[in-house]
Amino acid sequence: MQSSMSLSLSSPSPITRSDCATADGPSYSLAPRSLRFCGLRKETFGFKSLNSPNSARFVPSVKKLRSKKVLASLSGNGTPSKGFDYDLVIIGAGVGGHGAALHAVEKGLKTAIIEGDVVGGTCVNRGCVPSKALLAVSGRMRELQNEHHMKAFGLQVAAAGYDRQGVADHANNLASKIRNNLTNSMKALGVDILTGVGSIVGPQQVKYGKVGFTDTVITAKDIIIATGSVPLVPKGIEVDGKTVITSDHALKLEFVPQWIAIVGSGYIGLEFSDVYTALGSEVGTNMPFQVTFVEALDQLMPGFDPEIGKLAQRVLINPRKIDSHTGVFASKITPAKDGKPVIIELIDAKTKEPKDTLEVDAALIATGRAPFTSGLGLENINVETQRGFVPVDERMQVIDTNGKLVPHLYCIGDANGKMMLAHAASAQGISVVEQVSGKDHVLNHLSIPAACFTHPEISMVGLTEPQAREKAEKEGFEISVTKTSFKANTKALAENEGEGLAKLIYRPDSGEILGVHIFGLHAADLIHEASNAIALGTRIQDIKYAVHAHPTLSEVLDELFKSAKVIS
Ligand SMILES: Cc1cc2nc3c(=O)[nH]c(=O)nc-3n(C[C@H](O)[C@H](O)[C@H](O)COP(=O)(O)OP(=O)(O)OC[C@H]3O[C@@H](n4cnc5c(N)ncnc54)[C@H](O)[C@@H]3O)c2cc1C
Ligand SMILES: NC(=O)c1ccc[n+]([C@@H]2O[C@H](COP(=O)([O-])OP(=O)(O)OC[C@H]3O[C@@H](n4cnc5c(N)ncnc54)[C@H](O)[C@@H]3O)[C@@H](O)[C@H]2O)c1
Repeated sequence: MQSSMSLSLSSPSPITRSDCATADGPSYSLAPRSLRFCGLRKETFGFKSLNSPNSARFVPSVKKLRSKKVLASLSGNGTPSKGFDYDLVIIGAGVGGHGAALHAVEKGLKTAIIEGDVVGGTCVNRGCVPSKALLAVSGRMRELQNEHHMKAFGLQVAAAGYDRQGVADHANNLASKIRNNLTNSMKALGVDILTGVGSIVGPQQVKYGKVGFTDTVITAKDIIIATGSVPLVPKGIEVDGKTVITSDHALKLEFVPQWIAIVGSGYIGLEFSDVYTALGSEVGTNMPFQVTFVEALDQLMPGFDPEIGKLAQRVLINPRKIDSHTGVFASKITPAKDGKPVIIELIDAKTKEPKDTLEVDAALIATGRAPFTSGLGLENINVETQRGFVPVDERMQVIDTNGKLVPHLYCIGDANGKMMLAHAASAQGISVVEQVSGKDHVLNHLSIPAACFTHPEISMVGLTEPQAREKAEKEGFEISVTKTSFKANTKALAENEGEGLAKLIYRPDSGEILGVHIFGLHAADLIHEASNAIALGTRIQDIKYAVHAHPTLSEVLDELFKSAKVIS
């Protein structure tokens, strides 16, 4: 069934390693539509990590693996549906593709995953994983530097310092470890990991191949596109990877600038502001340190519930070495050169009139992400992207230019733009696998939580208050809002972390939870009680009788549900 064909013009352009900005990292060029792949890293794989905490989450239990087909796939010899090389082929081995692959094996599907760069994609190599390693360090630095906080515990700590390379190594080592775990978990289950750039040749047909080599064509009963995204760099901004950078560069922590402008105050901007303000100037330089936000909308953190945004401004922005310019676009950014600083030209977001010019040491561009879907051969199946995103229905099935569903073709994760989060990508992949193995499944995106890992953290699920009010008005129902504070929580006070708020937006007539927003210690972990309740359709009148251990932070949510007034 497998056949070979030579590289066609629709394949992403062949490149050599010398095209890469750095030899050791993934080699995405900064323009979203010209993402390229460099040579794949050689890795040796053991199978030990089946027992590792990370892979444990994804690996089905031995009991579940006992079906004949699944056992066959353990040895890499699963039996595909008649007439196909595979039951399922996934293009892209990021967290979305990985989640789908593991669930497919559990369902007994003969599965292959095609990866053109390194396994793990953005999240593992250039996103969630290294950024959380940096944030783990910034959290500790922040705490150790807070004399008042330490004194309140009766602790005395000598001046805290850090070794930049040591911090960078921590992030890099963690990414390698998780990447190996992901790779091993797929190998151990017999998923065929095919290396090369994949694209669609026709219905149920995919080709893949390393640049410069002949492509291989394979057939699959079902295909999932999971090709992810790259940093979005607005026109007029020149990224040199040194003084004007994206998160891809910033995560390597090659230097900590004295004064950095962060363009965009969404997730990436906010998390990096937490890192930079905690690390401050590098040890020994004794220079003043400053972060300057440049945000197009009229307020910082425009994506959050406004009340949570205000609290975040009071705690995460105002007391720190951060200033901001809001309602302005960075229309032109020129990297530092010949002793001149980075120059940022700002224009009014509404009138487009010139507003200001900033001179800083570095600029981090955190203005969103663009789907990576070029060169995928979508034209071969009559599909056109919309602003680069692959159009899909609520089951992630791809829609063609006539508005019809393309049989056996799905797109998950950042590439479809529904929700650019790692766990959303993975959940969409699992949902698709459920469908292709015969069980209808629609993922409720309103039950997917999100979190920003600042200190303290911010988390949310469902609608913000303005969104809920708009929906209520349209559909003709009432909403109520209730809040609890971390100040009354024993555990939070024991930790000297009483600054926090949980907010519940709900329907008083039915007890339906519409949205929950938390700002405070471990908010990212606390949100799951609410997101699971939304996913399972649990009403407030039921969840309020659930018992929480004392003293725990989860009692903040217990109080929250108990304080709601449901009529029925
Ligand atoms: C700095 C940063 C921090 C983040 N932190 C978080 C966080 O804390 N929590 C969270 O939930 N999300 C976070 N995200 C978002 C998260 O990383 C993404 O939502 C997630 O990685 C999307 O997964 P994906 O599988 O859709 O795509 P990706 O992870 O981008 O993976 C796509 C894969 O497909 C491969 N590929 C692309 N085209 C082809 C092709 N034609 N052939 C073969 N292979 C191909 C790529 O090489 C890549 O490996 C963060 C993102 C960034 C940038
Ligand atoms: N903890 C997490 O879950 C996490 C962390 C990092 C990233 N992510 C994901 O990665 C994606 C990208 O994150 P992000 O922070 O880059 O995007 P974002 O969409 O969260 O924020 C981008 C911000 O940049 C502003 N902006 C856009 N263009 C601008 C311009 N020219 N000048 C000034 N401001 C401008 C926007 O108004 C917005 O506030 C997000 O979708 C997010 O879901 C998630």
